[in-house]
Amino acid sequence: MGGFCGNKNILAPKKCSGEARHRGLTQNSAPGPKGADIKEFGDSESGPPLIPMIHAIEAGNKPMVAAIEGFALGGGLELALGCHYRIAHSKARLGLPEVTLGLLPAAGGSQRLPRLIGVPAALDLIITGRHVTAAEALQLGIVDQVTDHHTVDAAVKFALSVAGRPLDARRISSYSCPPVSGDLDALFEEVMRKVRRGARGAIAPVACVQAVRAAATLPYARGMERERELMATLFTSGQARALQYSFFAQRAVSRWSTPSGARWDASAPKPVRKVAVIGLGTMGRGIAVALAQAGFPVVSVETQEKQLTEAKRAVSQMLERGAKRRGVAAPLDKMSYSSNIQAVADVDLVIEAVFEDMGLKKKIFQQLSAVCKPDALLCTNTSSLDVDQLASQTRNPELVVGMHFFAPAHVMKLLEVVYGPRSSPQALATAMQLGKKMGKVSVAVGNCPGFVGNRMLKAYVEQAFFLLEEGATPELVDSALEEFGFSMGFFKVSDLSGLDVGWKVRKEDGLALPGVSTGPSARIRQGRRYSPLGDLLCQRGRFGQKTGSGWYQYGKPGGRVATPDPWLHSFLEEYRAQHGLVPRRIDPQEVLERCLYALINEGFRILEDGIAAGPEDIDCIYVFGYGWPHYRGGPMFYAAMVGLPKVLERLEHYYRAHPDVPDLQPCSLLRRLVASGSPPVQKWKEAIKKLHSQL
Ligand SMILES: CCCCCCC/C=C/C(=O)SCCNC(=O)CCNC(=O)[C@H](O)C(C)(C)COP(=O)(O)OP(=O)(O)OC[C@H]1O[C@@H](n2cnc3c(N)ncnc32)[C@H](O)[C@@H]1OP(=O)(O)O
Repeated sequence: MGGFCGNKNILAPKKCSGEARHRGLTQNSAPGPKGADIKEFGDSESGPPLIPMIHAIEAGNKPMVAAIEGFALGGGLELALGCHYRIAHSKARLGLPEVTLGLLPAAGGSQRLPRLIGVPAALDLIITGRHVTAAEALQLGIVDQVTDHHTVDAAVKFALSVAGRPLDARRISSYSCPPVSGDLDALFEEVMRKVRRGARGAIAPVACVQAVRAAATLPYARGMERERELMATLFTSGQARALQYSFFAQRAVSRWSTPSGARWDASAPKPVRKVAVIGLGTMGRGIAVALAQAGFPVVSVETQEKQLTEAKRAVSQMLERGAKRRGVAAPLDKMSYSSNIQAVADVDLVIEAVFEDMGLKKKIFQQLSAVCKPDALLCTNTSSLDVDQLASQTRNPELVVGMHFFAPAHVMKLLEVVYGPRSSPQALATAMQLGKKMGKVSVAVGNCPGFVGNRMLKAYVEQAFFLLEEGATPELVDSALEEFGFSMGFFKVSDLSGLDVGWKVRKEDGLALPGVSTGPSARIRQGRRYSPLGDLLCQRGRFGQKTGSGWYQYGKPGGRVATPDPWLHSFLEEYRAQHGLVPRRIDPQEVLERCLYALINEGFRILEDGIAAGPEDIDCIYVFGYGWPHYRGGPMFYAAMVGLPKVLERLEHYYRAHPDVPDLQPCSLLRRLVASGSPPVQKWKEAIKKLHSQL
């Protein structure tokens, strides 16, 4: 009779002894259902050595059948690939997600999977780290059978049915990769080109391609050596540490708490059966689509008939495109539309998404308060306005929270859930849960101008403008930021989203004033340094891509390819001359330090003010909403990696050089963390609590 390898998820021998080290790498304990315990990465060795164990299983003389239930991820799937047969429950999910943790499948996964299912399919799974269903795994040839019944019983039965059959043809390590159609080298070169472009500095996807190439071109033993070498580089990299931190950060933010003591585990969300969206501009459409895709019936209200007609068509198209991509039916039946606000009378939750005008929003909140059920949650998608002021327009201010989505709202993963001083813990819990059901990374944040993301961004944007005044060009600033890992530098993003957006905000804030483009007051506003450069471009009708020019030129209105603009360069020269600014050579390191450390400094202020509960919250906001490179963990993790003393020293240096820029003045929390020995980022929450209690 054959042996089998399975338990609730994958059964494997519990204990195994032997040499655990591989040239400086430590091996993790035998992987459980979800693969290795990520917390153990980086620790000293523990548990049985996985690779020899998998080899022993594969080399065995009895048929080994993996019975897979639940998740078989990472080392879990690698163990199953060492078995001679694999049987999965229909609800099982399989995958090699190591790349998402900055690693590669280094227990033979990168060598066995391509041998089993072919290079293109293996590349897809290993580079993306995506999970597949049992049905897809069967179709790909990863598993031999799928069962709806008791998986272990099915595996035993299967083992009995194959007992006595020769096993040589079942040992995947002895296979050659199935031939690919076309030229193998060309295939790898093309894949590598695409991966490098998409990775934007991430090293794990590149190493994954290299490992699979080794599987396709080298004998198994040499492929394993290559796998191990590549893993050695990744395992100790800062990128792996950042991605593993981010894995836990995403989970930590769902356990929200507020300074008033409200907590995720003490606040039950209200049931939400039907939702309304008010306003069908770009944001409203995206939010409605995201809600319908998450299975919620949505009533969308738009009072302007023309906009309503256009929006209906656009929303249907978005739903159909999304459904096509995911291979499901478009949830068109979830959507209903109205031009009358009375249509929201029976919903459990409303998301207001009209444009950023406090007067208009106040009026809508008054109407909603009169029309909606008394216990309906009233949410605003404002990106900057005071949630508390809106709450004060309603009968039940405790039922008002901000739900700040990011454009495009049906694509972007981030949701800032903004609680005001009067929001009830239940309202916050309900909005957080709704975000989760919509597939968002929901982060609870306090109410302050710009909340967390935009408040920090302001400091970064200001530095980018100042750098232009001092001698940089948009190209220089953008290339430094892109080199760092942002998909687009600030000036390109600004051209894409429209310079008029920031101009409008600055006008409302009393910063962009007409007629003060010259003279000493031009560069000082509200007692601090101010750069009117963005306002000056807007005054000339340069709003970015939509007008064909902004910080770059685009050939025509709506053009998408940014090219350096000689007019802009002359304009900057004239501007500097006019204001007596002597341009100097600015290097990319200064760009990064000024823009990123100013942003990080504001992050510390936010922690100090209790607007974000911990560094994980800020980091998730930046990774999922602002294009911060995932493999750098987020701004606060990055600060910890750079070293808090260094961040402090550079801020002090720049503040000395620019005493009229308060954003560069190191915040007291940063100073105190440095003084208390710069604890690792995972310990900041405790340190902050202690520091707060000492105040
Ligand atoms: C020579 C070198 C030899 C190299 C040997 C290589 C060894 C093998 C390497 C690997 O296996 S790498 C792959 C590691 N596994 C993963 O990446 C899977 C991670 N987990 C998930 O993606 C999800 O958790 C899930 C399995 C899809 C389940 O999602 P679900 O939403 O249902 O639950 P979560 O909230 O995500 O998780 C619940 C709880 O469990 C914790 N957790 C999950 N997976 C792990 C893990 N692999 N290690 C440690 N902890 C894990 C998660 O943090 C949650 O806990 P709390 O944060 O809520 O306390």
